Amino acid sequence: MISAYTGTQVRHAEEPLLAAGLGDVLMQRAAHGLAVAVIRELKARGLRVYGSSVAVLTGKGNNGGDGLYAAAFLAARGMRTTAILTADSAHPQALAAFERAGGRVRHLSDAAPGGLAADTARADVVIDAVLGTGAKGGLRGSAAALIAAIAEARTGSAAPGFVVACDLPSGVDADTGEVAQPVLAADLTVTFGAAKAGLLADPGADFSGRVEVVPIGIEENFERPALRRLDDGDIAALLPRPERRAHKYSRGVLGVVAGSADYPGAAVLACRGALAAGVGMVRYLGPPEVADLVRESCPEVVCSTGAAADNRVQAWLVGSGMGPGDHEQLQRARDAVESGLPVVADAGALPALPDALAPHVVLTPHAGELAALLQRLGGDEDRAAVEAGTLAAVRRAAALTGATVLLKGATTLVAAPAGGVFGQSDGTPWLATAGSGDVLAGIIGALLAQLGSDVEHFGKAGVEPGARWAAVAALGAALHGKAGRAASDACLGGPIAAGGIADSLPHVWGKVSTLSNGGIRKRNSHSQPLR
Ligand SMILES: NC(=O)C1=CN([C@@H]2O[C@H](COP(=O)(O)OP(=O)(O)OC[C@H]3O[C@@H](n4cnc5c(N)ncnc54)[C@H](OP(=O)(O)O)[C@@H]3O)[C@@H](O)[C@H]2O)[C@@H](O)CC1
Ligand SMILES: Nc1ncnc2c1ncn2[C@@H]1O[C@H](COP(=O)(O)OP(=O)(O)O)[C@@H](O)[C@H]1O
Ligand SMILES: [K+]
Repeated sequence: MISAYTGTQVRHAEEPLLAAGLGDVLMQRAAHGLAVAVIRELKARGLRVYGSSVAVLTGKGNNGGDGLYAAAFLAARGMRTTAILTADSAHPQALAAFERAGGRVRHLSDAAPGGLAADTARADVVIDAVLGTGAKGGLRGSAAALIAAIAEARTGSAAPGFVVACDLPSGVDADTGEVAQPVLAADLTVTFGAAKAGLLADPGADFSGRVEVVPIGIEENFERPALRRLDDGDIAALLPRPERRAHKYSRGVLGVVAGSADYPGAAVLACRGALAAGVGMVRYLGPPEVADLVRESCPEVVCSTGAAADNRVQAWLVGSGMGPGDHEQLQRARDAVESGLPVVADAGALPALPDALAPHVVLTPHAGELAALLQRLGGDEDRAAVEAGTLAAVRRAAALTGATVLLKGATTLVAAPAGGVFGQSDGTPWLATAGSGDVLAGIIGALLAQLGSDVEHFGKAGVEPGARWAAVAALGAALHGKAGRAASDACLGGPIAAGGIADSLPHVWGKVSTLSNGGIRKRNSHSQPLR
């Protein structure tokens, strides 16, 4: 499990060590980790360390101090280092160390910003150490102008170098992932002590590049993470496995209320997602013409008629491919929610359900649908506002509805109403294709049918009871993302259609389940990339 924290949590975790007078030791560890990551990245790109150039943009706080100490290490390794001081002061000891190591200092206040930006953009490595967890808002004044000019000089030009963010890209909010432009997009973010939640949520994740965590000795001081990500070991541990004497009913039956005359394909894709995700049986309820198509496409599915209450299932999937005029289907969706069984509610069901729900109801809106949901509950967010603050929006929706809320996107966030959030980023942009969400709903429905009643399973895996439904939804999002990626990889990175996600899922499932599943480890820090 990858755990991410807010900037405030990280600062609290640092406090006992700072009180013990170890502030400089922490900074040296952070800076050393940053320098090592830069060297590793240079080598991975086939570039020499000795003689390559590095420009370090530094602010007046400790983030700038990290950057300057790291630059001193890199200067000692023979890199041509320039520090650009963006503020009227700099961390004094770090600046002195940098100058002792032979680095060159330039002051933003003394230089013509255009020339400075052009010089910086040409460096083999640009380190952004202007703002860290102590930032209030985004970059201001001449530092903002400099970063904007560097970002522009790098866009479109065949910039040979790469950008490394120190702790986080300046302008990205460590807690929320909200972005105050201008921000210099990083190829690599080297973050200290633990991942910051804002690096793993959109839009912050757009600017973070690959994220690596450098342990600095504060890892034992963390409490409840602000955001968690299931890694392959967690997925392997959470995947349901049939017992030797399992039968189709003991494995879990999913009832699917999806599709309409206008969107019959959604029912098929939801069923295909569910069938690929290990469910014992799928029962489909819907209009006869849609049921005919479902039978033809997926002969494994048992099509039924009548009310939701007449069909015995362990979980429901409702809403994919349904519109406001599909009264009979919407009534089934409401009945499914009233049944008290776990439900994944997608698309057309979202506006039709009661405002007050429960954690075993998993809502799966995309950003536009989440904005509509929040507006219905009295908010004024539009789609753009949700996209600009995904973490806050998904948390608010879960708190207001009492449901588990999954917000789809490049990073899919799942918020439990009790407070925990998961964020998965396993996919590929090729997943943004019509019907992809229907397959996701099918996968989550199948997992709810198999895992819904197994409270112990999650406890053993380190997931607290209140976050159990969110963990199931995150597991579904992870499998969906990995299946989409595998389908695209099988075409050498080419495009995929939604059905291909379901087709590649069993193989992805098999592959990940062979990984060690020695239980969920709490993993605050690691030198492996997070993504
Ligand atoms: N604690 C430790 O020992 C360790 C900390 N570590 C590192 O320290 C980082 C946190 O350091 P930090 O607290 O000094 O804050 P930091 O992010 O550098 O910026 C604050 C400074 O910038 C200024 N400023 C604020 N907002 C601004 C804006 N919008 N635009 C312009 N300026 C702005 C503000 O000045 P003010 O505006 O208040 O006068 C203040 O002086 C953390 O991310 C990690 O990298 C690691 O080394 C591990 C050990
Ligand atoms: N840029 C992206 N990168 C990765 N995954 C994406 C991206 N955009 C969308 N997705 C995923 O694709 C799916 C799209 O679902 P949705 O918007 O409901 O589409 P549809 O309604 O057409 O099925 C979601 O699982 C979402 O997380
Ligand atoms: K930074």
